[in-house]
Amino acid sequence: MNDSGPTSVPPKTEFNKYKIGKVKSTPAIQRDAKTNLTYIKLRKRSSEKVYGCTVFQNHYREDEKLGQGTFGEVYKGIHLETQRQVAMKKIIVGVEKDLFPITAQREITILKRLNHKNIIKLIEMVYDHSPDIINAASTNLHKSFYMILPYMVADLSGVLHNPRINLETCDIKNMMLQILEGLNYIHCAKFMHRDIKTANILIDHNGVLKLADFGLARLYYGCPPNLKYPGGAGSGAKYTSVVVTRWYRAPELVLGDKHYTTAVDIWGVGCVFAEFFEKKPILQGKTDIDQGHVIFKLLGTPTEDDWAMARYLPGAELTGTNYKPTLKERFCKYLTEAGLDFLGQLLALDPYKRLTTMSAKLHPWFREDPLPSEKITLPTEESHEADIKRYKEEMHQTLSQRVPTAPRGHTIEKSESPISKNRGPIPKGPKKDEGFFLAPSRDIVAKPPPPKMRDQHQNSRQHHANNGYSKVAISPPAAPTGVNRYSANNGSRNNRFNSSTMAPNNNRNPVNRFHPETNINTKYTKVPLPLGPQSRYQGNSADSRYKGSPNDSRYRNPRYFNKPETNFNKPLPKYSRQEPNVPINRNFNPSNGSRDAIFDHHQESRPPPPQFPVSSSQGQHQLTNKPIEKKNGSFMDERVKPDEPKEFDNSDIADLY
Ligand SMILES: Nc1ncnc2c1ncn2[C@@H]1O[C@H](COP(=O)(O)OP(=O)(O)OP(=O)(O)O)[C@@H](O)[C@H]1O
Repeated sequence: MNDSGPTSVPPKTEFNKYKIGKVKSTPAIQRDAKTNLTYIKLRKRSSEKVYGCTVFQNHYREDEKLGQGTFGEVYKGIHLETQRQVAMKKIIVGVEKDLFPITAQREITILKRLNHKNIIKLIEMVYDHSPDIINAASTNLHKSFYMILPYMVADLSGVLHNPRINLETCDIKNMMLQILEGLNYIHCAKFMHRDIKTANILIDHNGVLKLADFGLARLYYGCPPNLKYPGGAGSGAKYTSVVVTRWYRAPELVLGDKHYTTAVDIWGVGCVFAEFFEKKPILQGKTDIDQGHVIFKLLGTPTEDDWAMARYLPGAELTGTNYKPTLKERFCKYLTEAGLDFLGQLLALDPYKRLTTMSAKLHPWFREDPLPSEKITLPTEESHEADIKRYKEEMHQTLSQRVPTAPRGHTIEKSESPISKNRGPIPKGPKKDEGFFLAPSRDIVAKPPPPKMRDQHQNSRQHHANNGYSKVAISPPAAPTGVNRYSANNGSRNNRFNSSTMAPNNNRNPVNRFHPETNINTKYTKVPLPLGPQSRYQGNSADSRYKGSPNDSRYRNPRYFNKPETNFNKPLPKYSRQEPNVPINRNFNPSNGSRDAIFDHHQESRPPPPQFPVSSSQGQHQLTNKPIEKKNGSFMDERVKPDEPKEFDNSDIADLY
């Protein structure tokens, strides 16, 4: 039979493989002479083109700086086509090495996978480069990528430090629920955030809180959290313990535990919760070891009953201290019994005794009066982390202007402080028709401070970049003696205190929407937020630790037991989903590294028991301020954000209060 006959089927070639679908031109298939393997030669990409990214030029404009991060800066910007305000997180990539920071890569990957009201959204990635980058002879040239995020009018650290903002308990409850909602979503999606702090909680003009900065987040191993089990999820693997900004770092991380869980995020939430009241980070350790002392000074040195695992951790030496708990003393002036109990359980030293996001949302504190407000309405100017230094200056200014106390038998007429003067409503701006709408800018402010104060605080944002929170210290330029280093006319964001600039009076103006009729004394309609199951992991509240039964160990405490039913101790409403009533077993067995074979759902994946040094000679704390290890110039180390050798200046924030 002739092979070339009309009936013969042409033999399948590799080339044919590509003639499917809508592929218009097929790439030429080459064969490697050495290996005899086939391959396709792709056309070389034009050096300006980055696939999947919009180009910066003609699409975006970069405005002022909002914050300083570890690997880049955050700017406010405008999307030119829509005139929408955006935040742009800049990632600088050196041309020479062409390396993209792994934290940024992680953050982008994770943000693309998350979609929740209380999580910041990644709008798109944008690419920018120096104009003559193609013929780059100089190594100073760089290209930048921008993460484009929706612009948020405030972050929680800015709000808490702003002397013109006063949060009521119902607002704090609302905010806490939003934080827990966002974090619950992250944990159920099997991520740990690992950098929960007030500066990473953003607030939009509608009073919606969004968790941001996923540069340290990572996928965890093991089952997602479940209401039935105390403690967090993710203990199935070893992770780096040098995570989380120091002041918000959980005790197990401080003691060097590598098998930690999502409970590290709950500790951060506890620190944030307490910060609502003290208006400054509550645990300001000066070094990693000092952080352990500061924690134990607040919560007491843990006994074996409190936290059995602690003595097996590398930093176990710290458990040799003898501090008494001071939490209740310190916070009883702000919180009720239920509130103190909530704080105590968020800040439980043993991560397995700490609340989870699910159980925290069900805590009775949220059901006692005042109930969570339905919506946050803040009388606010834009408040970001970078503003804290300015607030501090304002506060000092106010204090120095205070009227001296009157001698006995005399009275001094009180003049209004410049800060309290600013607590008025946001002035109504020109009507919409009076000018075409431009995205509201920073020039819009609730009410400008008096000119005298304004002059004294014409400070550049750049100078404020480090305020004790960020990990990269940028010292302000030295000022000649007697000269205010924050001089005027520096083009900083303080130009928003231009009293002639009014907020456009329309509902597209975030300032107006953020607080329509601004008055800090606004009464809120107190409507309870739904606390029922919202995800498939939430289960039946009857299994929760708050089921209210007198047999429940929590309620054997005479403080709760045999009390008439109140908001605090009344049982939660029953939800439809039934789950078996599994008893909570807290008997941790350090000898096998597990808590209990029956109850530990991470048992199978949990690695062998830790062999940590415990003697005082061996048990040296292994946490050091090691710099990021660069492999081939790229940030390959798992410890993506080690502590920079930075001096945290406590007085920076603390001496304000
Ligand atoms: N979408 C946004 N809108 C407004 N401001 C923002 C936005 N994103 C970030 N910021 C501001 O920039 C600051 C730093 O942002 P972010 O934490 O994401 O950067 P980072 O590089 O990860 O910083 P760090 O290393 O200190 O955690 C925030 O505290 C906030 O004030």
